[in-house]
Amino acid sequence: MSARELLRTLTVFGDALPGFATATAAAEPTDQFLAWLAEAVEGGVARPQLMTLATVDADGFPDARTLTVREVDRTGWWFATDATSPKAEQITALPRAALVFSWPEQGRQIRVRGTVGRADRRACAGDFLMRPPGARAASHVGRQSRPLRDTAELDRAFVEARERVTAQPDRVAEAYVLYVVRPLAVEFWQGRTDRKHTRLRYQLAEGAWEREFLWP
Ligand SMILES: Cc1cc2nc3c(=O)[nH]c(=O)nc-3n(C[C@H](O)[C@H](O)[C@H](O)COP(=O)(O)O)c2cc1C
Repeated sequence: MSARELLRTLTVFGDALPGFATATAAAEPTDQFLAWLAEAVEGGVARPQLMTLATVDADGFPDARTLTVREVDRTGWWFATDATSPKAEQITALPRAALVFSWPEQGRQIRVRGTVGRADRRACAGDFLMRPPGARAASHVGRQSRPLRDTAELDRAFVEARERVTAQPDRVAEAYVLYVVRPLAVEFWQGRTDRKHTRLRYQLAEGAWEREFLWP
């Protein structure tokens, strides 16, 4: 079977798509996100905490990667990463980003555009210390996205990191940082079997959220 034929055998959405009661949509997009997140968990969406983060490098080239959202509150969408990673360098140079959550089982997508802020040291430490030992060890290894010349080096770094977590369980990895994407625009996309998809976009205008529908 060719790739083209194989791709044609696949479905895009789940069988039973929920509706989108836009008349009762929340005034704040983070509240609307949390309502959809609860429905995603209840509806069995696989790993709804995963999102794509897009940032831009110094030449204006976009970069995108999967991340795990750690918290969502009125400030925005929080994630943790290595402060020396390429994404962190891009954010430091240009603190703007986009996020996408894709929940195809429910025909849903959420897109966020915004500015990026960084949590203070205390908040980063608090979040870090709540992580399981294996995750803490991985953060101690650091050097995310640097070229790896020898896998034995990685093995050694993990052994050292695990020993460090055992010996000093309260030690926080220096490069562990929490960032937040503070939304300027958030779009909720609800697929429909008749393809008259519903799109509701929130935009921040002079400190207040305005909403409008978009053509599908
Ligand atoms: C399912 C999944 C979840 C991930 N979650 C995170 C995360 O929460 N934080 C993180 O730094 N990288 C995470 N990654 C790895 C990133 O996708 C990426 O490889 C890494 O952060 C390096 O990105 P950068 O080189 O653009 O900085 C995850 C990858 C996958 C596949």
